Amino acid sequence: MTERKNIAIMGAGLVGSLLSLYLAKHGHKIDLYERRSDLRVSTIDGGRSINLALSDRGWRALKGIGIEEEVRKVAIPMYGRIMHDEQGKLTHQPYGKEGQAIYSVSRGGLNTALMNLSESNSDITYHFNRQAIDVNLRENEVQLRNITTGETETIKPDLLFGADGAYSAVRGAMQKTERFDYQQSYLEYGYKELTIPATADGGWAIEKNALHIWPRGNYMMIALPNPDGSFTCTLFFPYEGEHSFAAIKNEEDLLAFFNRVFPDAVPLMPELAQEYFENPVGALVTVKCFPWSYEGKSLLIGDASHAVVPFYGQGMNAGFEDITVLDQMLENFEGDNWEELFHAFEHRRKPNADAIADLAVLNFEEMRDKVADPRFLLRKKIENKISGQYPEKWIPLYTMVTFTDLPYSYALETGQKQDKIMKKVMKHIQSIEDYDRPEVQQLLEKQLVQKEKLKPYRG
Ligand SMILES: Cc1cc2nc3c(=O)[nH]c(=O)nc-3n(C[C@H](O)[C@H](O)[C@H](O)COP(=O)(O)OP(=O)(O)OC[C@H]3O[C@@H](n4cnc5c(N)ncnc54)[C@H](O)[C@@H]3O)c2cc1C
Ligand SMILES: NC(=O)C1=CN([C@@H]2O[C@H](COP(=O)(O)OP(=O)(O)OC[C@H]3O[C@@H](n4cnc5c(N)ncnc54)[C@H](OP(=O)(O)O)[C@@H]3O)[C@@H](O)[C@H]2O)C=CC1
Ligand SMILES: Nc1ccccc1C(=O)C[C@H](N)C(=O)O
Repeated sequence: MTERKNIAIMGAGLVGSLLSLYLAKHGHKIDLYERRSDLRVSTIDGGRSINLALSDRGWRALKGIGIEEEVRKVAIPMYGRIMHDEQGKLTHQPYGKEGQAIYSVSRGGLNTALMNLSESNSDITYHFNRQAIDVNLRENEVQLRNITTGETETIKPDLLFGADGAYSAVRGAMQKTERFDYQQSYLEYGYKELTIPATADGGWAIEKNALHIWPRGNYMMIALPNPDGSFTCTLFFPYEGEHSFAAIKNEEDLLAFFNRVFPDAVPLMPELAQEYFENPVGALVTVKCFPWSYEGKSLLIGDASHAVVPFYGQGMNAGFEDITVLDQMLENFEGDNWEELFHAFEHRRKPNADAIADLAVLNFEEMRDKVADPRFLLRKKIENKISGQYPEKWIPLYTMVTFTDLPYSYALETGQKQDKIMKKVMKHIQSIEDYDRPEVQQLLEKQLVQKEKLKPYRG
């Protein structure tokens, strides 16, 4: 049994709130410090990431604290992508096998559910309107500013967790320590959230159980369903250039552009102009850093250690998986060597965090461009056939990432090998019927059986 610690978590977002429950389960006392006010009693800023896609890695972590069923009741399954072309014509692409889905959940709703569950635990205390403004890693002291009163206080926990998101203050302090690797890169794209409201009878104006994409080559709009019948749309758009945020200066520009490129969506967006000019443009950043801990006293987790662009719908899921992995390590943890534990954790998670960061960037190109190409959709169908014929050897990349707990690094590596084989296969394919041609079957037999190009994951 390990000694009970006083733990401070910076940031009561999705990861911080869930982490508190897991750490309390292991017998520790937790204080959470959150810069924002309590979202359960205040309205949060509009125009920012309203809903999220939750998938298997996230569900696993929610299940571990018994909240899975409650969240499932309000989660909307999205079984596949629906692409909208410039004439409003629709194409479907399933995410996985029949019944497999990613789930649209409300960010605020999920955070509220986690907060309600953790606040009823006498070992967990929330402190809102407290911003970490200075972190002394050596002394493990954090200076907090009370946003309401302007006063400052200093805390000195036994252990400090930085769950304070992509622009983490705890990570900021680590950046000033010796041999800390840090890399950030911004896309030349930003995002803006818009809305398709519910229909007059409270229903969904477009297919409810899908993630909608308007792929336009260099940019795209997507829409995820909400329980109230609305959709949250996100426009991913270059900052500069011919088609860009900079090029849309007024309502006339906006409507001319949207009517031309998203003609089926515009009639469903009555507040388009108002929302477009009121809602902020968010930046899209990847942050990679290492190490994630300092002298066994502090540890970064979630976006604070690995912010990824949102295109795989995996940022939160990856953060939740961090917690699952930490929980497994704590199950076998004896004694008091937190430095060793944190080292083991960061070494195990870092390759996977790097992999999902790269996969997320690649998925942007797929979503904004490739999904509009009939050859790409044919290739996906052929891949499903291969996976059906060789289920032990071939799990599609999207399935590995979304519907399994295989390491992201294994998924990325295997996906690259699959890509090479698919390129060879597709040279012989003009239609789905070609799959049964002898040259295709021989090629697969050679690559998958004789040469064993794809190795199963062996831990
Ligand atoms: C447009 C968009 C869409 C996304 N869609 C998905 C998706 O579909 N699926 C998915 O899995 N992920 C998605 N993500 C990623 C997901 O939002 C993040 O990975 C997730 O929120 C990370 O959780 P976190 O708790 O680590 O950080 P956050 O959610 O950012 O929480 C950090 C908390 O720390 C607080 N904080 C920050 N600084 C301080 C400070 N100095 N002192 C005290 N508190 C502080 C913040 O107020 C915040 O509450 C998306 C992201 C974006 C931008
Ligand atoms: N990987 C990515 O591309 C992105 C990831 N996210 C993640 O999504 C989650 C929730 O997003 P959301 O609540 O909308 O967060 P926000 O985008 O509202 O950011 C939260 C706060 O971070 C600070 N911030 C924003 N941009 C910067 C910047 N460029 N440099 C320094 N600080 C900045 C701002 O604080 P202040 O007001 O004090 O300046 C802002 O209020 C977070 O996990 C965030 O980590 C969010 C956006 C992009
Ligand atoms: N949640 C998101 C937010 C922004 C951009 C994409 C997503 C996705 O989930 C995409 C989905 N995984 C897809 O591949 O179709």
